Amino acid sequence: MRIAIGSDHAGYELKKTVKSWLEDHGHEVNDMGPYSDESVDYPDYARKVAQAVADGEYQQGVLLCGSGIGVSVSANKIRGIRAALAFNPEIASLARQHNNANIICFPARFTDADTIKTSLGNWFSAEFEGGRHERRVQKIEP
Ligand SMILES: O=C(CO)[C@H](O)[C@H](O)[C@H](O)COP(=O)(O)O
Repeated sequence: MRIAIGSDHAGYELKKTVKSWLEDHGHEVNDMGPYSDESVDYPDYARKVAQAVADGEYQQGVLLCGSGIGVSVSANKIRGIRAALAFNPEIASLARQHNNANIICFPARFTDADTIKTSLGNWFSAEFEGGRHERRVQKIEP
C-alpha cells in the first residue's frame, strides 16, 4: 500500500518507528515531514498528509503529535478524511472495524514504540465490518 506519514516535532522520533514498521511490512512510505525535531505547527503537516490521502495519492495515512489530538482534529477538516486517534491497540482495531478510518493518529507523548507497532498491525489486519457501520460512516459526510 502507498502510505503518507507526518507529525509535528513531538511526534518526530516515533515517526521513525512508524516508517520502519510500514516499510518492513511491505508498504511504500512517503514521509511528508518534518525532518527534524525543531518546533513546528501540527496543522501544516496534518493537512499535507490528509489532502494527499483525500486526493487518492495515498491509500492510508499515519500522523503523530504530542497528544494526537492536534493532528486528528486538523486532518478531519479535509473532506473525505476519517482520522482516528488510536491511544491503544484495541482502539486501532475499532478504527478500522467500525469507522473505516483512512488516517490513524498516535499520541507520541503518551505511548511507546511497541504500542504503536501493535496498533499498526491491528489497524492493517482488521476489516471494516460494513452493515450498520457503513450507514453511519456515510452519514459523516452527506
Ligand atoms: O496538538 C497537540 C495538542 O493537541 C500536540 O500535542 C502538540 O504536539 C503539542 O501541542 C506541542 O506542544 P509544544 O509545547 O509546542 O511542544
